[in-house]
This record gives sequence, C-alpha cells and structure tokens, in this order.
Amino acid sequence: MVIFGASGHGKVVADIIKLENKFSIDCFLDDAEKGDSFYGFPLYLREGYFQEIKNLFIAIGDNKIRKKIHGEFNVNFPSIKHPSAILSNSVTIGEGTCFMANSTVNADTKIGKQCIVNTNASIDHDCVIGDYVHVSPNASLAGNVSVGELSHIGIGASIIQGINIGKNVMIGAGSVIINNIPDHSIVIGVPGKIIKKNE
Ligand SMILES: CC(=O)SCCNC(=O)CCNC(=O)[C@H](O)C(C)(C)COP(=O)(O)OP(=O)(O)OC[C@H]1O[C@@H](n2cnc3c(N)ncnc32)[C@H](O)[C@@H]1OP(=O)(O)O
Repeated sequence: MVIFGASGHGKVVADIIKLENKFSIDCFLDDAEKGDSFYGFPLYLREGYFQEIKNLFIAIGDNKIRKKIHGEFNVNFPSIKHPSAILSNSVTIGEGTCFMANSTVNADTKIGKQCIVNTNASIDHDCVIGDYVHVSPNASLAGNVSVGELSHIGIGASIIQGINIGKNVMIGAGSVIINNIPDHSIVIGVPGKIIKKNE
C-alpha cells in the first residue's frame, strides 16, 4: 500500500494499516518536499515516483483536496478499519474510506467513498453519508441523518435524528444541530446557527 499524504493524519492511517495487517506499507507520497522518510517509511515526491501503484490510501484531511487527488489516480483504493472500530454487517462502504479507533457505525448506514470516520465518531442506524465527508473525533450522528458530499462534521458536534446536512457544509466544533442545514453553510453553536457561506 502507498499512502498519499505525509502528515499527522497520514501517521494515524499508517498505524491503522499496520494494525489491520492486510497490506504492507511501501512508502508515503506527497506533492511537497518534506525529506526522504516519514514516520519510519520512505517518502517520495509524487512527480519523482515511477513504480507501479496497486493500492493507494489518500491520507489527506481536507475533503476538497482529497477529492482532487482521488481523481488523479487510477488504482485500487482499499478502505481501512482500526481493529477497535465497530461496524454493523449491514453497513455499506465506498472505496478509500477509513474508520479510526473506537468509531462506531450502526445498522443499514451507507458511507460514501473517501470518507474519514475519525476517532470515537458515532454514526447511528440508517444514516447516508456522502462521498469525501469527514466526521471528526467524538462527533455523534443519531439515526436517519444524511450528510452531503464534501461536508465536515467538526470535533464533538452532535446531530439529532432525521436531520439532513447539505453538501460542502462545515459544522463547527461542539455544535448541536437540530435543524436541516442547506448546502455550503458554516454552522456553529448550540443550537447550531449558520454564520456564513462555505466557499
Ligand atoms: C484529528 C483532527 O484534528 S480532526 C479535525 C477536527 N477539527 C475540527 O473539528 C475543526 C472545526 N472547526 C471549527 O469549529 C471552526 O472554528 C469553524 C470552521 C466553525 C469556523 O472557522 P472560521 O471560519 O475560521 O471562523 P472564525 O475562527 O473566524 O470564527 C468566527 C466566529 O465564530 C466563533 N466560533 C468559531 N468556531 C466556533 C465553534 N466551533 N463554536 C462556537 N463558536 C465558534 C469564533 O469565536 C468567532 O466569533 P466572533 O466573531 O464573535 O469572534
């Protein structure tokens, strides 16, 4: 497995891949010059890496950049899961998604491609999570919540049951969402209020 993104998020991803023990890690790739090794693995610039890539994990926290890089490779994108993550057998998962330590996903939830379900995040039953979404550490989604493509649920946010969060929405850290949120909104507070447009 090659990991794209020599960053803190990349380190957490490397730990999960090691613990899962399904793939060995060949190296990290990055577009920025950051030296020739990272977190104990060789590090290459993408433009200087000519070996064939079979399996790639994109370890980029920014949803829009992760989407862009996803479109630039034609390889396999396995999903990864920390051994302590708990997923119902009825959950469906798109390619390239990661489930970090102690995350939980309950019955009949659908998770898109290239999502991040971060440490201790809880996504309950019958949710629909779009592509390139990030559910931050300790965020909680009750049952029947939908989250549109590219949206980011901030650390410790809570979303009550049945809420629709649009595309490219930023839910601020610690917010409590009790109303539907339109596309391209930035929301903060308890209860959550829209403060500006997410460009
Ligand atoms: C493993 C990991 O690291 S995963 C990463 C997890 N990271 C996160 O969850 C980050 C979540 N991001 C936030 O909460 C951010 O503060 C955002 C996106 C909501 C707002 O960021 P910005 O657009 O830069 O807004 P800015 O910092 O200018 O704040 C605007 C106002 O909102 C307030 N504010 C910002 N965030 C919050 C929040 N989460 N809750 C309450 N108020 C907030 C600010 O105090 C400021 O108020 P003021 O105008 O009275 O001074």
